[in-house]
Amino acid sequence: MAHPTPAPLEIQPSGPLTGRVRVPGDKSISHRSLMFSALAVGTSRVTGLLEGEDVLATAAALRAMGASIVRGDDGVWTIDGVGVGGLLQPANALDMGNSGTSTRLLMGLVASHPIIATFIGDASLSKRPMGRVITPLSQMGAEFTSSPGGRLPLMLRGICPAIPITYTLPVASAQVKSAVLLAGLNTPGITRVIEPVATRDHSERMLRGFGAKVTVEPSPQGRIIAITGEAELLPQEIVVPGDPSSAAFLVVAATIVPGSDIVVENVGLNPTRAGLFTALRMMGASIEELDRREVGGEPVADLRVRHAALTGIEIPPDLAPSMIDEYPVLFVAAAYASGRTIARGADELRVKESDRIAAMAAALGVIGARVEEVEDGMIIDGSGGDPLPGGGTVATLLDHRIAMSMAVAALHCRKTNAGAALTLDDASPVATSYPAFFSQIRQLQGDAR
Ligand SMILES: O=C(O)C1=C[C@@H](OP(=O)(O)O)[C@@H](O)[C@H](O)C1
Ligand SMILES: C=C(OP(=O)(O)O)C(=O)O
Repeated sequence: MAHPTPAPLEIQPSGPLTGRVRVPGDKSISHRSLMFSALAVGTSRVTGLLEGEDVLATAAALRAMGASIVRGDDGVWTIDGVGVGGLLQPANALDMGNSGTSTRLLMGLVASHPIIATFIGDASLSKRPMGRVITPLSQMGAEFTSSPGGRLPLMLRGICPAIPITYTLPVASAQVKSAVLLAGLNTPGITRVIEPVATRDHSERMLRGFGAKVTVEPSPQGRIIAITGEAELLPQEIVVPGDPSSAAFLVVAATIVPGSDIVVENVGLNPTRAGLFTALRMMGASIEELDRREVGGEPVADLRVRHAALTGIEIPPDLAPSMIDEYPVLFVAAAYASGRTIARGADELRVKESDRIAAMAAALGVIGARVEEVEDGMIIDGSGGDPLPGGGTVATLLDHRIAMSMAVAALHCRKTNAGAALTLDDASPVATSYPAFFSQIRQLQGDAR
């Protein structure tokens, strides 16, 4: 799971991108498919699961707690669940690798089971704040021994029965919301989360699909999400839609590289996830939705994206939760726009796999973009569509989205004497969420090596 040996990679400037690719399964939905199936009574099947390292960490942890999870030769995953309340004490520490979603959601599940689990992770995950889930789960009765500052490694002693709570989210976080709702699954009574700012709603949608009683009501304080505990989950056949967060890299790549015209198939367009496409269209991007349909209860379309000249804008801060993982690649788009882009209200970027504001400011600086880092975002003066100078080595900091964003930025850099537009100091983090990324880019370059 860890990447002890960095894998440096040179990226070359690119000619036009053309053709069609099918984006792999959504990471958030893949994690949840495995978790909810593992808690159902009976056999569920999942098609289109993202087979990235983060999701595989979730699968391994659920197996360690008693679920049977098997991948068929046809790529369909079969999960035999233990039933809500049926998770077993894992024999060893649960290795969460690089994955915040695995860690925080599984902490929620363990919190209301009478078991003890230790969570460990890589150097990036071990720096990320877990206090945001420790606080509500402690109110429900779980006990924690964590490393200083609420960090991993961390030991969690779950409790059964846990105490139902009403919890108002202090940060806009789908992971914290989901952790509390998942703890509520095995808690008598009704557990409520009040969400002042709407975040991705896959947990609510999917738990309902599995037969849990989940209600969502608007209120002056925000959305009130209530789950009735001691639920029985029914096994499902799940088709995972494509990941808009992965599609984002291809969409920006085709937008900035002159002459490009691509179709990205199977892109999930849940409104709580699609903020990047709204922002790019405001900047002048050409993104056409073809064959809008439903897959696995989520809106999906194929996106035709053609090269377009972008203009800098002020990114509406209220789009932030619906594009939180897409800011790094939005910064790349802005670096090639005409004029100034102001992206603020995105402080959460500082506690992702890396500090994504600092990491992208440094990386874009290396290739000659004009950027100013501010506390809650970035101000970027774009190149007006001209290639950026390129050159140099970019630090990816165990962060897949920094690696892929800078690989995209490289595609429209000037050809340097040395040949490469830039060097990623370590491309291996890409395997956490999008193992097919580089081969799909090559495919769009017309070179399916
Ligand atoms: O719930 C989820 O699946 C996720 C929620 C977001 O994290 P936060 O809840 O920390 O914002 C996002 O950044 C992450 O990639 C996936
Ligand atoms: C923040 C991310 O994931 P996680 O929190 O699961 O590590 C991400 O994929 O960009």
